[in-house]
Formats: sequence, C-alpha cells, structure tokens
Amino acid sequence: MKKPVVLLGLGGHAKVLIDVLELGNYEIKGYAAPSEQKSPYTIPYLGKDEVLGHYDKTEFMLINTLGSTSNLELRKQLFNNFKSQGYLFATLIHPKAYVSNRAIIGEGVQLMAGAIVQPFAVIGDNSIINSNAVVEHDSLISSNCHIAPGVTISGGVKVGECTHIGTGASVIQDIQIEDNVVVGAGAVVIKNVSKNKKMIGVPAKEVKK
Ligand SMILES: CC(=O)SCCNC(=O)CCNC(=O)[C@H](O)C(C)(C)COP(=O)(O)OP(=O)(O)OC[C@H]1O[C@@H](n2cnc3c(N)ncnc32)[C@H](O)[C@@H]1OP(=O)(O)O
Repeated sequence: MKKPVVLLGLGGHAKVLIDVLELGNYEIKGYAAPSEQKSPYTIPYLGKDEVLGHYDKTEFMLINTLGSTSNLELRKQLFNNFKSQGYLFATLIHPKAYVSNRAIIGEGVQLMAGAIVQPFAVIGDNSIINSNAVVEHDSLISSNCHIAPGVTISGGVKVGECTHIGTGASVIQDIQIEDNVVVGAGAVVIKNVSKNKKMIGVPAKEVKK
C-alpha cells in the first residue's frame, strides 16, 4: 500500500506533480504553504509547514512542489529542513518516463512525462528531471538540481548540486558542471563549467550573475 502524500506548496510545478500522483493512485491528504493558494483543485489547505507537526510523520510522505527557473536554494532548504526532522519524500516517476534498471534514483526525485534516464546514470535526492529531458548513460545529476523540459545531458556528464539546466539546453559528453551553476534555456555546453557560473548561448559562454 502506498502511503498518502502531503504537498509542500501548490504552485505551477505542483500541477504537473498532481497528474503524476493521480496516475499513480496516490491519496493526496492536502497541502501545506505559507498561505492558502488560489487553485483549480479541491485539495485541502492544511496550514503553514509547522502544521505537519500535528500529524504522525510515519503515516504520509512529502512532495516538494517548488520548481525553479534558475535558483534552487528554496527547494533545497525545504527538502533539508524536513529531512532533518525525519520526514520522508516520495520519489515520483511518471508512467511515461523511461528509467533503466541500471540507473540509480534518489529520494524525492521527480521524473516527469517523457523523461529518459539511461544505464548507470545517477539522479541525486530532490532533483527534477522535467518533461522530455534526457539523462544519458553514466551521467551524474547531483542533489537539488533541475533539469528543465527538453534538456539533453549526453553520456558521462557530471552535474554538481543545486544546478539548473534551462529548457532545451544541451550538454555534450563527458562535461563536468560544478555546483550552483545556471545554464540558460537553449544553451549548448561544450566545456567544463566551474561553480556559481551563469552560462548562455551556443556555444555556452559565461555571463555575470
Ligand atoms: C515547466 C517549466 O516552465 S520549468 C522552467 C524552465 N525555465 C528555464 O529553464 C529558464 C532558464 N532561464 C534562462 O534562460 C534565463 O534567461 C537566464 C537564467 C539564463 C538569465 O536570466 P536573467 O539573469 O534574469 O537575465 P536577463 O533576462 O536579464 O537577460 C540578460 C541578458 O541575457 C540574454 N539572455 C537571457 N537568457 C538567455 C538565453 N537563455 N539565451 C541567450 N541569451 C539570453 C537577454 O536577452 C539579455 O541580453 P541583453 O542584456 O543583451 O538584453
């Protein structure tokens, strides 16, 4: 039996996650957020994050619904904060994602429709592999990353923590991208990237943050 889930937030990324949850027949108990959200759903608002302390944490799993367009710090903080209190995050895989049996998928990872994760790839905790993104063989996506829709990560690539690879970007084989990097939408990364850089264009070049 799957445990029911509680959503942390109810923004745009939550909408896509709710589809995955419904396809997986999860019961959604409600959502926690700083305030009640206007939404097209009838999912109950439970209260601010602290309200979860009133429930037995072994009886449900959490879903981190914070997406990102570049900065992953909040998503990471939310995950680490609840993990340090002993909560479990559900790992969600859309039924139309493909994941090799030889890939390793961490806790709280979200693989959206059309995502492909090939053999010996590793996806770290709390990372998103968004719609139609490809992570090729032997690649590492570290924790708290967002691989946005339509991205191609070629074989043997290493991506550091808290890195955002923007919509439709490509990374050629065997590249190393360090922590806290932002790769702009549509960029093509052909050289290693050191930490905290923002890269745009074809081929990708650094722009100051
Ligand atoms: C389901 C979902 O929706 S998931 C969300 C997915 N979204 C993404 O992945 C978005 C990724 N983000 C981007 O591509 C952003 O444009 C960033 C992070 C690269 C830059 O954002 P900002 O720092 O706010 O830069 P800003 O918009 O001010 O642009 C600065 C300059 O860079 C240019 N620029 C910005 N993004 C890009 C890009 N992807 N490629 C080429 N040039 C770009 C701008 O045209 C501007 O040029 P100018 O100074 O000559 O006018």
